[in-house]
Amino acid sequence: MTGATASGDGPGVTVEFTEATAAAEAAAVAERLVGERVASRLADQDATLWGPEAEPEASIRLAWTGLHRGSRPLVGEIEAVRGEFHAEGVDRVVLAGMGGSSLAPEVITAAAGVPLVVLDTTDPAQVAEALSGDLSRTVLVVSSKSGSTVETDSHRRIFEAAFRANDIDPASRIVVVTDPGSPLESTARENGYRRVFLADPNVGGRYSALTAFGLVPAGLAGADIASLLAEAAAAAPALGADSPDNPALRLAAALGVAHSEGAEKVVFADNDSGFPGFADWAEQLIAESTGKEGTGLLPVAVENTSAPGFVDAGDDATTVVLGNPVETAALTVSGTLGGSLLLWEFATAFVGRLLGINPFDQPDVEAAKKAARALLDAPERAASGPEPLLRDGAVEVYAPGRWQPTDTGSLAAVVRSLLDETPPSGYLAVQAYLDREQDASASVLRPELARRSGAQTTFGWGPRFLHSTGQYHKGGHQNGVFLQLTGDNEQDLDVPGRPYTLGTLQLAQALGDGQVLADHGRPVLRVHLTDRAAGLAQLVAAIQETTP
Ligand SMILES: O=P(O)(O)OC[C@H]1O[C@H](O)[C@H](O)[C@@H](O)[C@@H]1O
Repeated sequence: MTGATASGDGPGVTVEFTEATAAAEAAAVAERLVGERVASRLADQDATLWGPEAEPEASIRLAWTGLHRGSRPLVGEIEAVRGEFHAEGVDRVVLAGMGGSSLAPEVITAAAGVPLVVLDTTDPAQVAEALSGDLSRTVLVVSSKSGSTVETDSHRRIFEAAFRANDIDPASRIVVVTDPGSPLESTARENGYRRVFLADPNVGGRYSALTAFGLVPAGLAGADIASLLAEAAAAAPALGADSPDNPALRLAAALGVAHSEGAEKVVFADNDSGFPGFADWAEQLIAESTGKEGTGLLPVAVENTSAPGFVDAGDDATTVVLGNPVETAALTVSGTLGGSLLLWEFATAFVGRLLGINPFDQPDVEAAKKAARALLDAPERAASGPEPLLRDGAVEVYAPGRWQPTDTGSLAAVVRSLLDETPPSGYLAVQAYLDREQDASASVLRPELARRSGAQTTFGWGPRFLHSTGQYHKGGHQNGVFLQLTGDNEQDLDVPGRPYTLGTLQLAQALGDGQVLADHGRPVLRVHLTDRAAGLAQLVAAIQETTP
């Protein structure tokens, strides 16, 4: 193990290399970045670091480098609101928020071991499950930077109606986090919602872990957000230092060098980091920040350090273990949670400079939203789709684009056709528009498929991933193949004040994104489960039939 950087009593974050050669190559790039004073310029919020085209956006996106100080006053405010709710017997926190508005609080609360119900789904059963909790003890945090995200707006409407139906004044139970002047702020003021936290608008969603977006839901749920900020504050000086020992420079240099040598994927495995699910947060940060203009780093979160994709990673991937080192990982990153959040934010911004892209926009996210909206405006188009290529037991198979499977004789043959389409150094993305709780077994598809395809394989719950890796799928290296999973809904939920149900929205999101991917020339296969449990079992069996 070489290249250990700052740790111990200092910043509390460490980046270590397993191979001396990789450490030396990265050190050379890090030295260059030190010469350009990139770290101190980022800490000072210098918007010129990514070139003139990125400057206008960067100039309104860099306040996150100082949040470990700037967010301190929030701690007391949040604690006071939590105290008020507790005095009223309200201690169950439900968070409605997509992407940057929920991924950080999810990891912060998981690390703290405090419950937080996260709604970042359009699956009717998953939302119904959250509604079935004790509403008399529930506060709903509605988080949206733009204030116009359709999933979050739908959750707000559904919960508002449910509170009312249970004789609870919805206004007294809704807390909003949004940017000043957003449509959500107006709605909150008009409806007299309990509390509105306005976040710093000069921080983008995926860099907002230490703004009100991360701190309000996590703090209301009972996480120690003061310590989190203190951890980040301890790490900040080292991350902003023009020094070859700067852990963020070392990490960025390692990933940048690897990318230049063809390792476009970053495979994450947790090994007792103390913050399970951290990779899901890092996934959005890395994929949305770098996956554009046909380049970028594709994050791949795997189950553990023995998982396929990690133990057998090829030249197209850098393996990163979070927590305790393992010899099979190229890099070990460990430290405090607050320090790690800031470390990856700094490192991602540095990678943006190395790759020559703007790490603060997400130019391809809107396309899927637009396609879903078009389907919602003409629901008959979604309902009267083409006949399936194959109907077999509890599954129906569709291929929405130009690419068509070569063999439609069986489910196993269709899946094999898709896997065969994966280009060398390409990847397979499994996108499950299902219930993260009740259909949790769908996640076994990732290792099963990775083992058989030999390609790096990602797994994302839809529509959650649309606000995360979805940018990379359309904007990054164009070598992905896509397996979408959709399912019949046994129950559906109306979205009050909207002409569609949650189930309609869910299907429109899957079909819309599938169409956009197909328009990019990517192979897309959709397996629709007419019975979710039976269909999933059938799919797993079909995958196991395909030869590795
Ligand atoms: O916070 P919101 O405005 O609701 O946005 C939630 C998410 O929406 C979009 O998809 C962006 O690509 C994400 O970066 C963002 O985190």
